[in-house]
Amino acid sequence: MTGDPSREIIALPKVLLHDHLDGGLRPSTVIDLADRIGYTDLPSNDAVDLGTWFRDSADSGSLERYLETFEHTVAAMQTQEGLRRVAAECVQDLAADGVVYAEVRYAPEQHLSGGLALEQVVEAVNDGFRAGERQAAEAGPRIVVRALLTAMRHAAKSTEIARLVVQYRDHGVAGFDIAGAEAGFPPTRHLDAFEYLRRENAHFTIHAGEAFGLPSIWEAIQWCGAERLGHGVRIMDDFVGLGTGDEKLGLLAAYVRDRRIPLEMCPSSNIQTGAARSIATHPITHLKDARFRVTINTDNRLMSGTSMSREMQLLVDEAGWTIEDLRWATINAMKSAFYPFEQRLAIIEELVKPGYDRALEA
Ligand SMILES: O=c1[nH]cnc2c1ncn2[C@H]1C[C@H](O)[C@@H](CO)O1
Ligand SMILES: [Zn+2]
Repeated sequence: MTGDPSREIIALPKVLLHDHLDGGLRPSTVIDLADRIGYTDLPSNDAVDLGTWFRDSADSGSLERYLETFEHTVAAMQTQEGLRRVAAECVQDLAADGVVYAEVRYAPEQHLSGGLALEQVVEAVNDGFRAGERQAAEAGPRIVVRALLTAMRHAAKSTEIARLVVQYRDHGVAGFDIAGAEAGFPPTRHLDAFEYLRRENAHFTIHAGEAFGLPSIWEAIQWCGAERLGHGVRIMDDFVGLGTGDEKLGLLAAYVRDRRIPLEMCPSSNIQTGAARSIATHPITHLKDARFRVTINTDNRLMSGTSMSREMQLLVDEAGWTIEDLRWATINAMKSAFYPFEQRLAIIEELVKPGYDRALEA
């Protein structure tokens, strides 16, 4: 399984809704930033070796062990200068991969150990995103990047982070998320934050149905009011008679499909954490065929050694996806973005559709 993307796939316009800033650093930047702040615990100081180390260590089959690798990237992201650089490089890397719109998430509470305040973290990342957008526009097509602020589900900062989302809603922050180990940390632990966000007409997604099953998805949607699901792969547990030729949706799966709740699916990441067995058998294809609102995402480009183009190429090579399928998933993603309606339409009409038309005519 290489997934080396073709030039045709790289050229396609892409929309990315689920990408972690602290899961997408260039290995050389991790090394450089660690050196600047005197962090000496990196497993390697060689960029190629370090990239391999992240991929191999994240390949454990367990979400908890997968998450341990973030210790090193988060350690390197504790200064405003470092955060700005990581954010700017993130935008450049996404733009070079054909991404035209991205929502990139991170947990501000994880970047305070160098003495920064939450606001300083958000402003540094925003500055980096704006700089990255400018640099990318000089080199090629326009890219828009918005931040999602994540609260860690095992911690107790979600209300504070939710307030930050509202404070920065007109300054580059599009919404809220919770992430981290799922088992033992149900979304309802953070109900106050979600209720506050709903009263404020703010947007949020929830990581749910990745390492834990239907109860997590049900709480995320029916108790907390999630607009989108991070992963959501375990919705498959609510398919009755799967593979018998007489398949039916349970009540929750039917609700997710009927309400067009977007699924932020991340195929390679799910294989690493044990949420799926292979690209060929990943639920994303079954869910696409059943017309759920499926989107394709990277999750953590560093830990999975991946990109949007690579995820798309893998689906084409190993799960029979066509360019039309990729177009459909891309439009699904743009329709589901936490971005104003008219601007979503403009990106679909001006960038996504013409880009796919070019590819389909070629
Ligand atoms: O796939 C994931 N599931 C749950 N939590 C995750 C995943 N990928 C990254 N995270 C965590 C680790 C990061 O430090 C945090 C914020 O980006 O979010
Ligand atoms: Zn994630």
